[in-house]
Parts: sequence; structure tokens; C-alpha cells
Amino acid sequence: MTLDAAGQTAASQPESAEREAVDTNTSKTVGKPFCDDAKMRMRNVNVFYGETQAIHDISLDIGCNEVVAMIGPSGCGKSTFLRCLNRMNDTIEDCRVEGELTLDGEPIYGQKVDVVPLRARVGMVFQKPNPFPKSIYENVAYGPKIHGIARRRAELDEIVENSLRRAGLWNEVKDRLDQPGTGLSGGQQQRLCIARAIAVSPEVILMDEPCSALDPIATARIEELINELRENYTIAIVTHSMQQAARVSQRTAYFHLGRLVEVNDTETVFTNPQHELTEAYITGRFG
Ligand SMILES: Nc1ncnc2c1ncn2[C@@H]1O[C@H](COP(=O)(O)OP(=O)(O)OP(=O)(O)O)[C@@H](O)[C@H]1O
Repeated sequence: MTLDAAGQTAASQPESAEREAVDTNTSKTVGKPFCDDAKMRMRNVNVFYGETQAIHDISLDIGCNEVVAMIGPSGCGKSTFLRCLNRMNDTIEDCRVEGELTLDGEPIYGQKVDVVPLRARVGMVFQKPNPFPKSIYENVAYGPKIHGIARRRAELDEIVENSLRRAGLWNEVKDRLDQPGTGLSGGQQQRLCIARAIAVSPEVILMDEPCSALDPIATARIEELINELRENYTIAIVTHSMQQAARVSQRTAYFHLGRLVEVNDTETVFTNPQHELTEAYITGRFG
């Protein structure tokens, strides 16, 4: 299907046996890019680094309490698009974002939008665990303090414990909260970063290859956690692992050369892709 100018056209599903002809120079997205219960709506998004366009006319919804996986070959724009969702691209000097992006119907971009509370509502977990050079306790308490969510020690203690519990780390660290976060294992550090994101009560969590620096056991723990977190949060995850996308997400978005080629239920993407490019990628013919 082709998106109209406002990106509002409902997607029609191609017959399962038929696949869209490959045309990487158009903005056609096949599948179901929109949801009835969208938490975030992105319409006709273009992103430029200086003169170079990295994202071409992407429209996509991220629904409430769902995990959307973003997959595609290296350099196809997954991280660039993800970073648009909480304006992390603002930190890149020559990066320009165009299009309509909303959170609960409110614009994300615009002069009146304060990015500090926005980034508390739309938190981010990065590829490499990046705890602050502070104690485990302070790593989690820092956000609630600076956002004025809690000031008294008892309130902070409660937030720290709840966040660490939700991140599945409490039992491992409860007796050494005053020790440096950087002294934890890689997997524990990543769960600490997730606890830190959760501590400011986000509504959306963006994850950019959160397991790429972790071993299979730590990865399995994070994936389990993502499944649990979905009950309370909306999650968008960039991953190089198709197995991971299949395990943790309800919808999968396939990117190619800065375009959104296909979005569908994860099962459809991996068992019956509707676009030739998606099929080529998931069957390992390129990527
Ligand atoms: N800070 C930057 N300045 C200039 N160009 C950039 C910058 N970051 C990314 N790009 C370019 O934008 C395009 C998309 O990159 P991006 O990192 O978003 O892709 P990706 O799909 O996340 O890649 P990977 O899977 O390798 O992380 C690439 O051509 C990349 O070179």
C-alpha cells in the first residue's frame, strides 16, 4: 500500500503469495504501519545529516504496551529513526528532522517542547551499558532527584528498590547499593541502566541494540525483562538479531536504505514476508 500525504491510509494486506515489486526509490511501505491505540505517531519523517538524507518519508505508529522491533542491514537508518523519538538527534550538530511526530497526540518537536521532561517520558537504553560513575543507588536515584519526582530519602529509597526490582536486579545488588555501578557485570550494568530509565516513570522505552555487548545468558535475562516491561511500557527496540526480534516483539519494522519497507505482525514478517526485500533479508540473502 502507499501512504497518503498525511499517512492515514489504512494498510491493505497483499495476498500472501504475492509480494510487492522491489523498488527502493519509492516510499511505499507494505503491511500495517498504523495502530488504533498508538502511543507514538510518526508521519512522513525525513532526517538529514547535513546534505545527506538518511531517512526517507517514514510513517509508523508505536502502539500502547507493544514492543516494536526495528530490523534491517547496517546503515539503513534504524538508530537514526529511533533517536528521533526522544529527540536524541538534537545532540548531533548537523542533523535535521522533518515530519510530524507525536506522543499521546502532542508534538514532540516544536519550540515549546522541553526535551528534558520529554526524555523522561521517552527513556533510552543504549547499546553499551553506560552507568554513571556513581554508586548503584545513585545511578537510579539521580533521575528522580533532578526531575523533582522524589526529594526525601524514604521516597527515593522506595523508587530505587522498585526500579531495581522491575529491572530484575534487586536481589543481586540489595546488599551493595553503595558500591559503584561500573563494578557490575555487563549484563547487570545493562539492567542497572534499564532501572535508571524506569526510575523516572517513562511511558516509552527506546532500546538501541541493548544486548549487543552481552553474553547469551545476560541477553536472555534482558529479553525476559522486555517481555515483563511490556505490561507497563511501550517499547521500541533496534536489534541486529532476527531471533531476538522474533522473541520479544509483537510487530516488526524492516528498514532498507533509509526507507521503511515493511511493518507487520512479527510472525508475518518472519514466516510470510510481504516484500521481496524483507524476504531477502530474513533469509540471509543480504545484510
Ligand atoms: N552522526 C552522523 N553523522 C553523519 N551521518 C550519520 C550519522 N549517524 C548516522 N549517519 C549515517 O546515517 C545512515 C543511517 O545510520 P544509522 O546509524 O541510523 O543506521 P543503522 O541502521 O542504525 O546502522 P547499524 O545497524 O550499523 O547501527 C548511515 O548512512 C550513516 O552513515
